[in-house]
Amino acid sequence: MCTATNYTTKDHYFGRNLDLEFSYHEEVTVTPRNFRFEFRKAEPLASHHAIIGMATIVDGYPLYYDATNEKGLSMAGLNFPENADYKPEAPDRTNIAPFEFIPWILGQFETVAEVRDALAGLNLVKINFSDAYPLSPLHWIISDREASITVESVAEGLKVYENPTQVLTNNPTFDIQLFNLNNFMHLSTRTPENTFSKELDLDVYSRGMGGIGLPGDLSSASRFVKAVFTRMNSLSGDSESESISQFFQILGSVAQQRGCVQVGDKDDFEITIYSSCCNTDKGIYYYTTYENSQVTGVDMHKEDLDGSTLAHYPMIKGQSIRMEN
Ligand SMILES: C[C@H](CCC(=O)NCCS(=O)(=O)O)[C@H]1CC[C@H]2[C@@H]3[C@H](O)C[C@@H]4C[C@H](O)CC[C@]4(C)[C@H]3C[C@H](O)[C@]12C
Repeated sequence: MCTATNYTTKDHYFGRNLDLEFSYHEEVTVTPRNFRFEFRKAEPLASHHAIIGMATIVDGYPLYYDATNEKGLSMAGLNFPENADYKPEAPDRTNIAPFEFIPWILGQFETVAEVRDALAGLNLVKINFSDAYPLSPLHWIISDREASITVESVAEGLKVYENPTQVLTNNPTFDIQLFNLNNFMHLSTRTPENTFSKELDLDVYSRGMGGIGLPGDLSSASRFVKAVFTRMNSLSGDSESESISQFFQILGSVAQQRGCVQVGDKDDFEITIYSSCCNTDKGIYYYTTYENSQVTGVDMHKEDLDGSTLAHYPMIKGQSIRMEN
């Protein structure tokens, strides 16, 4: 399972938890403007916006998981099993394979409003990258500073939802995730009053009781409610340190600890492999990993963005401990 979110202070921040039981050797990857993006069924992009994000590079092609372009538009793919339904090629539409979706969007557009228009003519076509990298069942969040949308290719067609929560997790479909929030409208960050019964002398014996009922388990429906509650009530100063710390705290509220979510009937357990937080105004991609809680950053503007070759940085995964004596 995974969770993606947004947060705005002085700058805007976008990122995600990648929760999985194994890694595809993903790296922080910068695609410069003149890297040629070929598409299986659409026109290539010989030059485009520069992109920074997390990707597995296969045969020189960046298979992005989440990324931001130099204009501040961001996008992440999250697991959407049994719901994602990709289509045969449609002659009257722009046919984009799921693994091409992030480069095609971030290469060309600057705002969610532009993306909304472009999606009207888009078909997510059922083409895999290769036999070794088959189709992934995904849905996507696309965000700028002002707005987010969720894109789901399902049996009925391509659905584009406004996403006022600016959060995405996994199943069920996004309309149901949003509807489910109605069940939690009573939650509050404030100290509750006794509306239960005047005849009972009920006591506020602890802080945080306004949030009793907020889900704490790691299912995707529960993580959605928890992450939305945490994000919508988040407060911080607007310095870079305060902003990214708050961002990682939001993601931390739905992180997965090894041992808590078993996968299949094996002894495999899902963990939060990495958490990312991109300053979308400055093009700096920060991350932590399961064992490395020190924040590491890669600044796209330190790369040759007019070049044509990918820059990539393997994640630093080991813990770095600063001893004080
Ligand atoms: C599985 C990842 C999403 C995280 C998540 O939701 N995990 C939950 C798994 S489960 O429901 O609990 O089983 C997704 C996010 C991005 C995906 C990757 C990216 O789409 C890039 C390529 C795309 C290729 O088609 C497949 C390999 C791949 C490298 C993908 C593998 C996998 O599907 C990733 C890593």
